[in-house]
Amino acid sequence: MPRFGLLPPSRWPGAFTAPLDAAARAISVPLDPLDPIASPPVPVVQEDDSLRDRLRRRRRTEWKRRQRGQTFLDNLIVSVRGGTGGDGCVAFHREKFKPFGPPSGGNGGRGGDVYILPSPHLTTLSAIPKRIRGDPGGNGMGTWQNGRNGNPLIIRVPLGTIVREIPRGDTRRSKDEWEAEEESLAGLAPAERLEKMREHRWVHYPRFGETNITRDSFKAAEESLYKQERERRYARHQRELESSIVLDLDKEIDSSKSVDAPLGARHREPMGHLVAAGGMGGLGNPHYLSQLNRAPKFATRGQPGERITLALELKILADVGFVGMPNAGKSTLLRALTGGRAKSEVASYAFTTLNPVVGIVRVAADGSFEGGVRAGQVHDETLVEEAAERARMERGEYADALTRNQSAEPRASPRLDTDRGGYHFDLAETFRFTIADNPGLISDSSENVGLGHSFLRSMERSLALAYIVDLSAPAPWDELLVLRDELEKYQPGMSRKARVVIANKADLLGGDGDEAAVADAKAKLQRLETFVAERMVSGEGRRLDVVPVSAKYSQNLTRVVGLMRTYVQDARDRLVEQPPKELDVLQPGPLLTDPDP
Ligand SMILES: Nc1nc2c(ncn2[C@@H]2O[C@H](COP(=O)(O)OP(=O)(O)OP(=O)(O)O)[C@@H](O)[C@H]2O)c(=O)[nH]1
Ligand SMILES: [Mg+2]
Repeated sequence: MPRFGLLPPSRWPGAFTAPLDAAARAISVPLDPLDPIASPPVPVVQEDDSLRDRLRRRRRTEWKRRQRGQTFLDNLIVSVRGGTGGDGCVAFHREKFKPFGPPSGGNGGRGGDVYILPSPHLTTLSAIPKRIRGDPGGNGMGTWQNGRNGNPLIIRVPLGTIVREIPRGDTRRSKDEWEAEEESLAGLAPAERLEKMREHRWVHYPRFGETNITRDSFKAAEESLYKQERERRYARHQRELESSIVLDLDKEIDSSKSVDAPLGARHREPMGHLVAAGGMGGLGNPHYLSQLNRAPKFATRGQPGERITLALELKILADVGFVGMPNAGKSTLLRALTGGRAKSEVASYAFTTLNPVVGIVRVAADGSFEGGVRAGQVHDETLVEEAAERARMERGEYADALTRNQSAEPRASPRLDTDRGGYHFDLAETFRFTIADNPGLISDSSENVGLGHSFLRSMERSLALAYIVDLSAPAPWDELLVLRDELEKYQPGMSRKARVVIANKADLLGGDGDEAAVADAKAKLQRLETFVAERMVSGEGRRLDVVPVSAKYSQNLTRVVGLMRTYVQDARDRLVEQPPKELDVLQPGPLLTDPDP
Protein backbone atom coordinates (compact mmCIF):
# COMPACT_ATOMS: atom_id res chain seq x y z
CA MET A 1 0.00 0.00 0.00
CA PRO A 2 1.44 3.41 -0.86
CA ARG A 3 2.29 5.69 2.01
CA PHE A 4 0.14 8.82 1.85
CA GLY A 5 1.04 9.94 5.34
CA LEU A 6 3.58 12.50 4.17
CA LEU A 7 1.18 14.29 1.86
CA PRO A 8 -1.68 16.53 2.97
CA PRO A 9 -5.07 14.77 2.59
CA SER A 10 -6.06 16.91 -0.38
CA ARG A 11 -3.12 15.51 -2.37
CA TRP A 12 -3.71 11.86 -1.70
CA PRO A 13 -4.23 9.98 -4.92
CA GLY A 14 -7.91 9.98 -5.85
CA ALA A 15 -8.61 12.82 -3.45
CA PHE A 16 -11.13 14.31 -5.82
CA THR A 17 -12.68 11.21 -7.29
CA ALA A 18 -13.36 9.02 -4.30
CA PRO A 19 -11.92 11.08 -1.50
CA LEU A 20 -14.09 10.22 1.42
CA ASP A 21 -14.32 6.47 1.16
CA ALA A 22 -10.66 5.98 0.54
CA ALA A 23 -9.48 8.47 3.08
CA ALA A 24 -11.93 7.49 5.79
CA ARG A 25 -10.97 3.84 5.44
CA ALA A 26 -7.36 4.84 5.69
CA ILE A 27 -7.66 6.68 8.98
CA SER A 28 -7.82 5.25 12.44
CA VAL A 29 -6.78 8.25 14.50
CA PRO A 30 -9.82 10.51 15.08
CA LEU A 31 -9.14 13.95 13.68
CA ASP A 32 -9.36 16.79 16.05
CA PRO A 33 -11.30 19.57 14.34
CA LEU A 34 -10.15 21.96 17.05
CA ASP A 35 -6.63 21.65 15.81
CA PRO A 36 -6.78 22.79 12.21
CA ILE A 37 -3.06 22.65 11.70
CA ALA A 38 -2.67 19.09 12.93
CA SER A 39 -0.52 16.97 10.66
CA PRO A 40 -2.26 14.33 8.53
CA PRO A 41 -2.71 11.04 10.33
CA VAL A 42 -0.82 7.86 9.54
CA PRO A 43 -3.02 5.72 7.27
CA VAL A 44 -4.25 2.47 8.75
CA VAL A 45 -7.09 0.51 7.19
CA GLN A 46 -10.38 0.79 9.10
CA GLU A 47 -14.05 1.05 8.20
CA ASP A 48 -15.92 3.85 9.95
CA ASP A 49 -18.69 6.04 8.66
CA SER A 50 -18.37 8.69 11.31
CA LEU A 51 -14.75 9.21 10.37
CA ARG A 52 -15.77 9.95 6.84
CA ASP A 53 -18.08 12.57 8.24
CA ARG A 54 -15.38 14.04 10.42
CA LEU A 55 -13.06 14.25 7.48
CA ARG A 56 -15.63 16.09 5.42
CA ARG A 57 -16.25 18.56 8.20
CA ARG A 58 -12.59 19.08 8.77
CA ARG A 59 -12.10 19.89 5.10
CA ARG A 60 -14.93 22.38 5.22
CA THR A 61 -13.46 24.13 8.25
CA GLU A 62 -10.01 24.13 6.72
CA TRP A 63 -11.34 25.66 3.53
CA LYS A 64 -13.18 28.34 5.46
CA ARG A 65 -10.09 29.14 7.49
CA ARG A 66 -7.97 29.54 4.39
CA GLN A 67 -10.34 32.22 3.12
CA ARG A 68 -9.18 34.45 5.98
CA GLY A 69 -12.64 35.86 6.41
CA GLN A 70 -13.06 36.72 2.77
CA THR A 71 -16.06 34.46 2.35
CA PHE A 72 -18.03 36.13 5.11
CA LEU A 73 -18.47 38.65 2.35
CA ASP A 74 -19.41 41.64 4.36
CA ASN A 75 -16.76 43.51 2.43
CA LEU A 76 -16.17 43.68 -1.25
CA ILE A 77 -14.31 45.87 -3.70
CA VAL A 78 -15.88 46.12 -7.11
CA SER A 79 -14.58 47.86 -10.16
CA VAL A 80 -17.43 49.36 -12.14
CA ARG A 81 -17.42 50.65 -15.71
CA GLY A 82 -20.24 52.35 -17.46
CA GLY A 83 -20.93 50.94 -20.93
CA THR A 84 -18.79 52.19 -23.81
CA GLY A 85 -20.59 54.35 -26.34
CA GLY A 86 -21.14 52.96 -29.86
CA ASP A 87 -18.99 54.26 -32.72
CA GLY A 88 -20.27 56.82 -35.16
CA CYS A 89 -20.48 55.72 -38.80
CA VAL A 90 -18.96 57.17 -41.99
CA ALA A 91 -21.36 56.65 -44.89
CA PHE A 92 -22.78 58.48 -47.89
CA HIS A 93 -26.26 58.31 -49.13
CA ARG A 94 -26.72 56.27 -52.31
CA GLU A 95 -29.72 56.72 -54.55
CA LYS A 96 -30.45 56.33 -58.23
CA PHE A 97 -29.56 59.49 -60.20
CA LYS A 98 -27.80 60.98 -57.16
CA PRO A 99 -24.12 60.23 -57.73
CA PHE A 100 -22.86 62.26 -54.73
CA GLY A 101 -25.36 61.80 -51.93
CA PRO A 102 -24.94 63.62 -48.60
CA PRO A 103 -23.08 62.07 -45.63
CA SER A 104 -25.46 59.67 -43.92
CA GLY A 105 -23.57 57.89 -41.09
CA GLY A 106 -25.61 57.46 -37.89
CA ASN A 107 -24.39 58.31 -34.42
CA GLY A 108 -23.36 55.61 -31.97
CA GLY A 109 -25.70 54.79 -29.06
CA ARG A 110 -24.91 55.81 -25.50
CA GLY A 111 -23.29 53.22 -23.26
CA GLY A 112 -25.52 51.88 -20.48
CA ASP A 113 -25.38 53.53 -17.07
CA VAL A 114 -24.71 51.51 -13.94
CA TYR A 115 -26.96 51.96 -10.91
CA ILE A 116 -26.88 50.57 -7.42
CA LEU A 117 -30.15 49.57 -5.76
CA PRO A 118 -30.70 48.34 -2.18
CA SER A 119 -32.90 45.28 -2.05
CA PRO A 120 -34.54 43.73 1.02
CA HIS A 121 -34.43 40.29 -0.59
CA LEU A 122 -30.66 39.92 -0.38
CA THR A 123 -28.61 39.16 2.69
CA THR A 124 -25.03 38.86 1.48
CA LEU A 125 -22.72 40.47 -1.01
CA SER A 126 -21.75 37.06 -2.35
CA ALA A 127 -23.72 37.34 -5.60
CA ILE A 128 -22.03 40.57 -6.65
CA PRO A 129 -19.25 40.13 -9.21
CA LYS A 130 -15.99 41.97 -8.67
CA ARG A 131 -15.94 43.46 -12.16
CA ILE A 132 -19.09 45.10 -13.43
CA ARG A 133 -19.32 46.33 -16.98
CA GLY A 134 -22.21 48.38 -18.35
CA ASP A 135 -23.93 47.41 -21.58
CA PRO A 136 -22.16 49.00 -24.61
CA GLY A 137 -24.10 51.20 -27.01
CA GLY A 138 -24.69 50.02 -30.59
CA ASN A 139 -22.67 51.43 -33.49
CA GLY A 140 -24.24 53.89 -35.89
CA MET A 141 -25.03 52.64 -39.41
CA GLY A 142 -25.61 54.02 -42.90
CA THR A 143 -28.76 55.90 -43.93
CA TRP A 144 -28.73 57.96 -40.75
CA GLN A 145 -29.40 54.99 -38.50
CA ASN A 146 -28.28 55.71 -34.96
CA GLY A 147 -27.02 52.90 -32.76
CA ARG A 148 -29.20 51.69 -29.88
CA ASN A 149 -28.48 52.92 -26.38
CA GLY A 150 -27.00 50.45 -23.92
CA ASN A 151 -29.44 49.10 -21.32
CA PRO A 152 -28.96 50.36 -17.80
CA LEU A 153 -27.41 47.85 -15.42
CA ILE A 154 -28.60 47.63 -11.84
CA ILE A 155 -26.35 46.25 -9.13
CA ARG A 156 -28.61 44.92 -6.39
CA VAL A 157 -27.12 45.00 -2.92
CA PRO A 158 -28.65 44.02 0.42
CA LEU A 159 -30.22 46.70 2.58
CA GLY A 160 -27.64 47.96 5.06
CA THR A 161 -24.82 48.18 2.56
CA ILE A 162 -22.49 51.15 2.68
CA VAL A 163 -21.00 52.13 -0.66
CA ARG A 164 -17.86 54.22 -0.81
CA GLU A 165 -15.87 55.35 -3.78
CA ILE A 166 -12.20 54.53 -3.36
CA PRO A 167 -10.27 57.76 -3.80
CA ARG A 168 -7.30 58.42 -6.05
CA GLY A 169 -3.99 57.38 -4.57
CA ASP A 170 -5.43 54.27 -2.93
CA THR A 171 -3.76 51.12 -4.25
CA ARG A 172 -7.05 49.20 -4.36
CA ARG A 173 -8.47 51.65 -6.86
CA SER A 174 -8.46 50.58 -10.48
CA LYS A 175 -7.43 53.02 -13.19
CA ASP A 176 -9.82 55.49 -14.76
CA GLU A 177 -10.30 55.79 -18.54
CA TRP A 178 -7.42 58.17 -19.10
CA GLU A 179 -4.98 56.42 -16.81
CA ALA A 180 -5.77 53.14 -18.56
CA GLU A 181 -5.03 54.70 -21.95
CA GLU A 182 -1.87 56.29 -20.61
CA GLU A 183 -0.72 52.88 -19.43
CA SER A 184 -1.37 51.26 -22.79
CA LEU A 185 0.69 53.98 -24.52
CA ALA A 186 3.61 53.89 -22.12
CA GLY A 187 6.99 53.52 -23.82
CA LEU A 188 5.83 54.39 -27.35
CA ALA A 189 7.53 57.00 -29.53
CA PRO A 190 5.54 60.28 -29.89
CA ALA A 191 4.49 59.54 -33.48
CA GLU A 192 3.28 56.06 -32.61
CA ARG A 193 1.52 57.42 -29.58
CA LEU A 194 -0.37 59.96 -31.64
CA GLU A 195 -1.34 57.30 -34.12
CA LYS A 196 -2.73 55.02 -31.40
CA MET A 197 -4.62 57.87 -29.80
CA ARG A 198 -6.21 58.67 -33.14
CA GLU A 199 -7.08 55.02 -33.59
CA HIS A 200 -8.96 55.09 -30.30
CA ARG A 201 -10.93 58.17 -31.28
CA TRP A 202 -11.63 58.21 -34.99
CA VAL A 203 -13.30 56.11 -37.65
CA HIS A 204 -12.17 56.79 -41.25
CA TYR A 205 -13.77 56.05 -44.56
CA PRO A 206 -11.92 53.07 -46.13
CA ARG A 207 -8.57 54.10 -47.59
CA PHE A 208 -8.98 57.72 -46.46
CA GLY A 209 -7.20 57.36 -43.12
CA GLU A 210 -4.01 58.94 -44.30
CA THR A 211 -5.45 61.78 -46.38
CA ASN A 212 -7.96 62.68 -43.67
CA ILE A 213 -5.36 63.52 -41.08
CA THR A 214 -3.68 66.05 -43.32
CA ARG A 215 -6.89 68.06 -43.83
CA ASP A 216 -7.55 71.25 -41.88
CA SER A 217 -11.14 70.33 -41.13
CA PHE A 218 -9.96 67.11 -39.42
CA LYS A 219 -7.32 68.97 -37.44
CA ALA A 220 -9.91 71.46 -36.20
CA ALA A 221 -12.27 68.61 -35.27
CA GLU A 222 -9.48 66.79 -33.45
CA GLU A 223 -8.52 69.84 -31.48
CA SER A 224 -12.07 70.44 -30.32
CA LEU A 225 -12.40 66.75 -29.37
CA TYR A 226 -9.31 66.92 -27.15
CA LYS A 227 -10.58 70.12 -25.60
CA GLN A 228 -13.89 68.48 -24.68
CA GLU A 229 -12.00 65.54 -23.27
CA ARG A 230 -9.86 67.76 -21.05
CA GLU A 231 -12.98 69.48 -19.79
CA ARG A 232 -14.59 66.14 -19.03
CA ARG A 233 -11.53 64.96 -17.18
CA TYR A 234 -11.36 68.14 -15.14
CA ALA A 235 -15.07 67.86 -14.27
CA ARG A 236 -14.51 64.28 -13.10
CA HIS A 237 -11.65 65.28 -10.81
CA GLN A 238 -13.75 68.10 -9.41
CA ARG A 239 -16.66 65.74 -8.79
CA GLU A 240 -14.42 63.26 -7.02
CA LEU A 241 -12.98 65.95 -4.81
CA GLU A 242 -16.25 67.66 -4.00
CA SER A 243 -18.74 64.83 -3.85
CA SER A 244 -17.10 61.46 -3.71
CA ILE A 245 -19.73 58.72 -3.70
CA VAL A 246 -20.78 57.69 -0.19
CA LEU A 247 -24.14 55.96 0.08
CA ASP A 248 -25.63 54.50 3.21
CA LEU A 249 -28.26 52.23 1.73
CA ASP A 250 -30.26 51.28 4.77
CA LYS A 251 -33.66 52.22 3.41
CA GLU A 252 -35.58 50.73 0.58
CA ILE A 253 -36.26 53.06 -2.34
CA ASP A 254 -39.97 53.83 -2.57
CA SER A 255 -41.17 52.19 -5.76
CA SER A 256 -44.68 53.63 -5.62
CA LYS A 257 -43.51 57.07 -6.70
CA SER A 258 -43.01 57.50 -10.38
CA VAL A 259 -39.48 58.31 -11.37
CA ASP A 260 -38.15 60.57 -14.07
CA ALA A 261 -38.50 58.78 -17.33
CA PRO A 262 -38.34 60.08 -20.87
CA LEU A 263 -41.53 61.74 -21.98
CA GLY A 264 -44.03 59.16 -23.13
CA ALA A 265 -42.20 56.26 -21.54
CA ARG A 266 -44.15 54.03 -19.21
CA HIS A 267 -43.78 54.34 -15.45
CA ARG A 268 -40.58 52.58 -14.53
CA GLU A 269 -39.33 50.91 -11.41
CA PRO A 270 -36.75 53.02 -9.59
CA MET A 271 -33.28 52.08 -10.68
CA GLY A 272 -31.44 53.34 -7.61
CA HIS A 273 -28.39 55.55 -7.45
CA LEU A 274 -26.32 56.25 -10.54
CA VAL A 275 -22.71 55.27 -9.86
CA ALA A 276 -21.08 55.10 -13.29
CA ALA A 277 -22.43 56.84 -16.37
CA GLY A 278 -22.09 55.19 -19.75
CA GLY A 279 -19.92 56.85 -22.42
CA MET A 280 -21.44 59.08 -25.08
CA GLY A 281 -21.87 57.53 -28.51
CA GLY A 282 -19.55 58.65 -31.34
CA LEU A 283 -20.78 61.19 -33.89
CA GLY A 284 -21.53 60.12 -37.43
CA ASN A 285 -19.92 61.90 -40.38
CA PRO A 286 -22.91 64.25 -41.06
CA HIS A 287 -21.84 66.02 -37.87
CA TYR A 288 -18.64 67.22 -39.57
CA LEU A 289 -20.33 68.55 -42.68
CA SER A 290 -19.35 72.21 -43.24
CA GLN A 291 -18.97 74.78 -46.01
CA LEU A 292 -15.34 73.78 -46.33
CA ASN A 293 -15.78 70.04 -46.14
CA ARG A 294 -18.83 68.85 -48.09
CA ALA A 295 -17.94 65.18 -47.84
CA PRO A 296 -16.41 64.47 -44.38
CA LYS A 297 -14.84 61.03 -44.43
CA PHE A 298 -14.41 60.58 -40.67
CA ALA A 299 -16.56 60.01 -37.58
CA THR A 300 -15.75 59.65 -33.90
CA ARG A 301 -15.69 56.50 -31.87
CA GLY A 302 -17.79 56.06 -28.75
CA GLN A 303 -16.33 57.28 -25.47
CA PRO A 304 -15.45 54.82 -22.75
CA GLY A 305 -17.85 54.73 -19.78
CA GLU A 306 -16.91 56.11 -16.39
CA ARG A 307 -14.63 53.81 -14.43
CA ILE A 308 -14.81 53.85 -10.68
CA THR A 309 -13.92 51.52 -7.85
CA LEU A 310 -16.41 51.02 -5.04
CA ALA A 311 -15.91 49.51 -1.62
CA LEU A 312 -19.10 47.79 -0.46
CA GLU A 313 -19.52 47.03 3.18
CA LEU A 314 -22.48 45.20 4.66
CA LYS A 315 -23.44 46.18 8.15
CA ILE A 316 -24.96 43.15 9.82
CA LEU A 317 -27.57 44.76 11.92
CA ALA A 318 -27.50 42.63 15.05
CA ASP A 319 -28.09 44.31 18.38
CA VAL A 320 -26.49 41.58 20.48
CA GLY A 321 -23.59 39.42 19.32
CA PHE A 322 -22.64 36.06 20.83
CA VAL A 323 -19.01 35.38 21.55
CA GLY A 324 -17.93 31.97 22.74
CA MET A 325 -15.67 28.99 22.23
CA PRO A 326 -16.74 26.29 19.78
CA ASN A 327 -19.40 23.97 21.20
CA ALA A 328 -20.42 26.37 23.96
CA GLY A 329 -23.97 26.22 22.61
CA LYS A 330 -24.24 29.57 20.82
CA SER A 331 -26.26 28.19 17.95
CA THR A 332 -28.55 26.27 20.29
CA LEU A 333 -29.14 29.47 22.24
CA LEU A 334 -29.96 31.39 19.07
CA ARG A 335 -32.52 28.77 18.16
CA ALA A 336 -34.00 28.69 21.63
CA LEU A 337 -34.34 32.47 21.81
CA THR A 338 -35.99 32.72 18.40
CA GLY A 339 -38.29 29.75 18.92
CA GLY A 340 -36.42 27.73 16.30
CA ARG A 341 -37.05 30.31 13.59
CA ALA A 342 -33.39 31.15 13.06
CA LYS A 343 -31.82 28.10 11.49
CA SER A 344 -28.29 27.81 12.70
CA GLU A 345 -26.78 24.36 12.52
CA VAL A 346 -26.18 22.61 15.85
CA ALA A 347 -23.85 19.67 16.24
CA SER A 348 -21.44 18.32 18.80
CA TYR A 349 -18.27 19.14 16.90
CA ALA A 350 -16.24 22.33 16.86
CA PHE A 351 -16.78 24.97 14.17
CA THR A 352 -20.24 23.87 13.16
CA THR A 353 -21.16 27.46 12.51
CA LEU A 354 -19.09 28.89 9.69
CA ASN A 355 -20.88 32.19 9.06
CA PRO A 356 -22.62 34.66 11.36
CA VAL A 357 -26.38 34.00 11.53
CA VAL A 358 -28.84 36.66 12.64
CA GLY A 359 -32.16 35.99 14.38
CA ILE A 360 -34.95 38.14 15.77
CA VAL A 361 -36.11 37.97 19.39
CA ARG A 362 -39.67 39.16 19.87
CA VAL A 363 -40.74 40.14 23.36
CA ALA A 364 -44.23 40.74 24.80
CA ALA A 365 -45.19 43.38 27.35
CA ASP A 366 -45.13 40.85 30.20
CA GLY A 367 -41.54 39.84 29.39
CA SER A 368 -42.41 36.55 27.72
CA PHE A 369 -40.77 35.98 24.37
CA GLU A 370 -41.73 34.08 21.28
CA GLY A 371 -39.23 31.27 21.78
CA GLY A 372 -40.39 30.64 25.33
CA VAL A 373 -44.14 30.41 24.89
CA ARG A 374 -44.23 26.69 24.20
CA ALA A 375 -43.34 24.96 27.43
CA GLY A 376 -40.91 22.06 27.46
CA GLN A 377 -39.39 22.69 24.08
CA VAL A 378 -36.09 20.93 23.49
CA HIS A 379 -33.61 22.24 20.94
CA ASP A 380 -31.50 19.28 20.02
CA GLU A 381 -28.81 18.82 17.40
CA THR A 382 -29.89 19.52 13.84
CA LEU A 383 -29.48 15.91 12.68
CA VAL A 384 -31.50 14.57 15.61
CA GLU A 385 -34.27 17.08 14.98
CA GLU A 386 -34.36 16.28 11.29
CA ALA A 387 -34.60 12.56 11.98
CA ALA A 388 -37.46 13.13 14.43
CA GLU A 389 -39.26 15.30 11.90
CA ARG A 390 -38.87 12.66 9.22
CA ALA A 391 -40.20 10.01 11.56
CA ARG A 392 -43.25 12.18 12.36
CA MET A 393 -43.92 12.62 8.66
CA GLU A 394 -43.57 8.93 7.96
CA ARG A 395 -46.00 8.12 10.76
CA GLY A 396 -48.44 10.43 8.97
CA GLU A 397 -48.83 12.87 11.84
CA TYR A 398 -49.14 15.79 9.48
CA ALA A 399 -51.60 14.15 7.11
CA ASP A 400 -54.73 15.62 8.67
CA ALA A 401 -53.15 18.73 10.15
CA LEU A 402 -54.85 22.02 9.38
CA THR A 403 -53.00 24.36 7.10
CA ARG A 404 -51.86 27.67 8.48
CA ASN A 405 -54.72 29.49 6.82
CA GLN A 406 -57.30 27.06 8.11
CA SER A 407 -56.06 27.24 11.66
CA ALA A 408 -55.36 30.97 11.83
CA GLU A 409 -58.07 33.24 13.12
CA PRO A 410 -58.72 36.50 11.31
CA ARG A 411 -55.93 38.98 11.91
CA ALA A 412 -58.29 41.62 13.28
CA SER A 413 -59.24 39.40 16.19
CA PRO A 414 -58.50 41.35 19.36
CA ARG A 415 -57.57 38.22 21.30
CA LEU A 416 -54.16 38.53 22.90
CA ASP A 417 -52.86 35.04 22.54
CA THR A 418 -49.38 34.77 23.92
CA ASP A 419 -49.36 31.04 24.36
CA ARG A 420 -48.41 30.45 20.74
CA GLY A 421 -45.45 31.67 18.77
CA GLY A 422 -45.34 32.70 15.12
CA TYR A 423 -48.34 34.49 13.69
CA HIS A 424 -50.15 34.55 17.04
CA PHE A 425 -47.34 36.47 18.67
CA ASP A 426 -47.81 39.49 16.39
CA LEU A 427 -50.44 41.01 18.64
CA ALA A 428 -48.47 40.45 21.81
CA GLU A 429 -45.12 41.73 20.56
CA THR A 430 -44.03 45.04 22.04
CA PHE A 431 -40.26 44.97 21.58
CA ARG A 432 -37.84 43.24 19.30
CA PHE A 433 -34.13 43.03 18.89
CA THR A 434 -31.75 40.98 16.79
CA ILE A 435 -29.07 38.59 17.96
CA ALA A 436 -26.18 37.16 15.99
CA ASP A 437 -24.72 33.70 16.39
CA ASN A 438 -21.05 33.65 15.44
CA PRO A 439 -18.46 31.04 14.65
CA GLY A 440 -16.41 29.90 17.62
CA LEU A 441 -13.52 32.01 18.86
CA ILE A 442 -10.48 30.20 20.23
CA SER A 443 -7.12 31.09 21.61
CA ASP A 444 -4.94 32.61 18.84
CA SER A 445 -7.89 33.21 16.53
CA SER A 446 -6.11 36.47 15.81
CA GLU A 447 -3.31 34.40 14.24
CA ASN A 448 -5.86 32.81 11.90
CA VAL A 449 -6.12 29.66 13.98
CA GLY A 450 -9.58 28.08 13.91
CA LEU A 451 -11.75 30.28 11.73
CA GLY A 452 -9.75 33.39 12.47
CA HIS A 453 -11.49 36.36 14.00
CA SER A 454 -12.51 38.33 10.96
CA PHE A 455 -16.20 37.59 11.50
CA LEU A 456 -16.01 39.94 14.48
CA ARG A 457 -16.06 42.76 12.01
CA SER A 458 -19.79 42.37 11.70
CA MET A 459 -20.05 42.74 15.47
CA GLU A 460 -18.28 46.09 15.55
CA ARG A 461 -21.54 47.94 15.37
CA SER A 462 -23.63 45.72 17.60
CA LEU A 463 -24.95 47.35 20.74
CA ALA A 464 -23.86 44.66 23.19
CA LEU A 465 -21.91 41.43 23.29
CA ALA A 466 -22.70 38.31 25.29
CA TYR A 467 -20.07 35.77 26.31
CA ILE A 468 -21.37 32.21 26.12
CA VAL A 469 -19.43 29.66 28.16
CA ASP A 470 -19.97 25.98 28.79
CA LEU A 471 -20.65 25.67 32.52
CA SER A 472 -20.12 21.91 32.41
CA ALA A 473 -16.49 22.40 31.33
CA PRO A 474 -13.88 21.94 34.08
CA ALA A 475 -12.87 25.62 34.17
CA PRO A 476 -15.32 27.88 32.35
CA TRP A 477 -13.56 30.95 33.75
CA ASP A 478 -10.44 30.25 31.70
CA GLU A 479 -12.52 30.49 28.53
CA LEU A 480 -13.61 33.97 29.51
CA LEU A 481 -10.08 35.30 29.67
CA VAL A 482 -9.29 33.85 26.23
CA LEU A 483 -12.43 35.33 24.75
CA ARG A 484 -11.75 38.73 26.22
CA ASP A 485 -8.15 38.75 24.99
CA GLU A 486 -9.17 37.73 21.49
CA LEU A 487 -11.74 40.52 21.37
CA GLU A 488 -9.10 43.00 22.46
CA LYS A 489 -6.67 41.69 19.85
CA TYR A 490 -9.26 42.23 17.18
CA GLN A 491 -9.98 45.78 18.23
CA PRO A 492 -8.73 47.38 21.44
CA GLY A 493 -11.72 48.35 23.56
CA MET A 494 -14.10 45.88 21.94
CA SER A 495 -14.46 43.78 25.08
CA ARG A 496 -16.01 46.81 26.82
CA LYS A 497 -19.16 46.08 24.88
CA ALA A 498 -19.64 42.78 26.66
CA ARG A 499 -22.50 42.96 29.16
CA VAL A 500 -23.31 39.43 30.20
CA VAL A 501 -21.80 35.99 30.75
CA ILE A 502 -24.24 33.25 29.82
CA ALA A 503 -23.25 30.00 31.51
CA ASN A 504 -24.84 27.40 29.27
CA LYS A 505 -25.47 23.67 29.70
CA ALA A 506 -26.41 24.15 33.34
CA ASP A 507 -28.61 21.05 32.97
CA LEU A 508 -25.52 18.86 32.85
CA LEU A 509 -24.55 19.85 36.37
CA GLY A 510 -26.24 18.60 39.48
CA GLY A 511 -26.00 14.92 38.55
CA ASP A 512 -29.16 13.00 39.41
CA GLY A 513 -30.17 15.66 41.86
CA ASP A 514 -28.28 14.25 44.83
CA GLU A 515 -27.29 16.88 47.32
CA ALA A 516 -23.55 16.69 46.91
CA ALA A 517 -23.73 17.19 43.14
CA VAL A 518 -26.15 20.09 43.50
CA ALA A 519 -23.87 21.71 46.06
CA ASP A 520 -20.93 21.22 43.69
CA ALA A 521 -22.83 22.86 40.87
CA LYS A 522 -23.76 25.79 43.06
CA ALA A 523 -20.15 26.19 44.16
CA LYS A 524 -18.99 26.18 40.57
CA LEU A 525 -21.46 28.84 39.59
CA GLN A 526 -20.48 30.85 42.65
CA ARG A 527 -16.84 30.59 41.65
CA LEU A 528 -17.66 31.78 38.13
CA GLU A 529 -19.57 34.73 39.54
CA THR A 530 -16.73 35.70 41.84
CA PHE A 531 -14.26 35.42 39.00
CA VAL A 532 -16.37 37.63 36.75
CA ALA A 533 -16.85 40.19 39.51
CA GLU A 534 -13.11 40.34 40.20
CA ARG A 535 -11.53 39.99 36.78
CA MET A 536 -14.02 41.00 34.14
CA VAL A 537 -15.11 44.61 33.98
CA SER A 538 -17.24 45.96 31.20
CA GLY A 539 -17.30 49.53 29.85
CA GLU A 540 -17.87 52.38 32.33
CA GLY A 541 -16.81 50.14 35.22
CA ARG A 542 -20.02 48.07 35.02
CA ARG A 543 -20.13 44.55 36.32
CA LEU A 544 -21.00 41.81 33.89
CA ASP A 545 -24.15 39.89 34.68
CA VAL A 546 -23.84 36.13 35.03
CA VAL A 547 -26.81 33.94 34.09
CA PRO A 548 -26.85 30.15 34.21
CA VAL A 549 -29.11 28.72 31.49
CA SER A 550 -29.82 25.61 29.55
CA ALA A 551 -30.31 26.50 25.91
CA LYS A 552 -31.18 22.95 24.99
CA TYR A 553 -34.04 22.72 27.47
CA SER A 554 -35.00 26.44 27.29
CA GLN A 555 -34.38 27.10 30.95
CA ASN A 556 -33.88 30.53 32.49
CA LEU A 557 -34.08 32.16 29.08
CA THR A 558 -36.71 34.71 30.11
CA ARG A 559 -34.09 36.26 32.36
CA VAL A 560 -31.59 36.35 29.50
CA VAL A 561 -34.12 38.05 27.24
CA GLY A 562 -35.03 40.54 29.97
CA LEU A 563 -31.38 41.49 30.47
CA MET A 564 -30.65 41.73 26.75
CA ARG A 565 -33.67 43.92 26.35
CA THR A 566 -32.34 46.39 28.92
CA TYR A 567 -28.90 46.48 27.26
CA VAL A 568 -30.41 47.12 23.86
CA GLN A 569 -32.82 49.72 25.19
CA ASP A 570 -29.96 51.46 27.05
CA ALA A 571 -27.73 51.54 24.03
CA ARG A 572 -30.50 52.73 21.73
CA ASP A 573 -31.38 55.54 24.15
CA ARG A 574 -27.75 56.55 24.25
CA LEU A 575 -27.61 56.56 20.46
CA VAL A 576 -30.56 58.95 20.37
CA GLU A 577 -28.90 61.25 22.92
CA GLN A 578 -25.56 61.32 21.16
CA PRO A 579 -25.80 60.01 17.61
CA PRO A 580 -22.48 58.76 16.25
CA LYS A 581 -20.72 61.22 14.02
CA GLU A 582 -21.32 60.56 10.34
CA LEU A 583 -17.63 59.98 9.92
CA ASP A 584 -17.50 57.36 12.65
CA VAL A 585 -20.11 55.34 10.86
CA LEU A 586 -18.53 55.61 7.49
CA GLN A 587 -14.88 55.44 8.49
CA PRO A 588 -13.28 52.67 6.43
CA GLY A 589 -11.96 49.97 8.72
CA PRO A 590 -9.28 47.46 7.79
CA LEU A 591 -10.61 45.78 4.67
CA LEU A 592 -10.75 42.03 4.88
CA THR A 593 -10.63 41.61 1.16
CA ASP A 594 -6.96 42.50 1.23
CA PRO A 595 -5.30 39.24 0.22
CA ASP A 596 -2.65 39.48 2.88
CA PRO A 597 -3.44 42.02 5.54
N1 LIG B 1 -26.90 19.34 27.65
C1 LIG B 1 -26.85 20.43 26.93
N2 LIG B 1 -26.26 20.40 25.73
C2 LIG B 1 -26.23 21.54 25.01
C3 LIG B 1 -26.80 22.74 25.48
N3 LIG B 1 -26.60 23.70 24.55
C4 LIG B 1 -25.94 23.11 23.53
N4 LIG B 1 -25.71 21.81 23.80
C5 LIG B 1 -25.03 20.84 22.94
O1 LIG B 1 -23.71 21.31 22.71
C6 LIG B 1 -23.29 20.97 21.40
C7 LIG B 1 -22.80 22.18 20.65
O2 LIG B 1 -23.85 23.08 20.45
P1 LIG B 1 -23.81 24.22 19.35
O3 LIG B 1 -25.01 25.07 19.59
O4 LIG B 1 -23.60 23.67 18.01
O5 LIG B 1 -22.49 25.00 19.82
P2 LIG B 1 -21.82 26.27 19.12
O6 LIG B 1 -21.30 27.14 20.22
O7 LIG B 1 -22.74 26.91 18.17
O8 LIG B 1 -20.60 25.61 18.39
P3 LIG B 1 -19.82 26.13 17.09
O9 LIG B 1 -20.82 26.51 16.09
O10 LIG B 1 -19.04 24.92 16.67
O11 LIG B 1 -18.95 27.24 17.53
C8 LIG B 1 -24.48 20.30 20.74
O12 LIG B 1 -24.29 18.92 20.82
C9 LIG B 1 -25.65 20.75 21.58
O13 LIG B 1 -26.71 19.81 21.56
C10 LIG B 1 -27.42 22.73 26.77
O14 LIG B 1 -27.94 23.72 27.26
N5 LIG B 1 -27.41 21.56 27.43
MG1 LIG C 1 -22.63 27.23 16.24
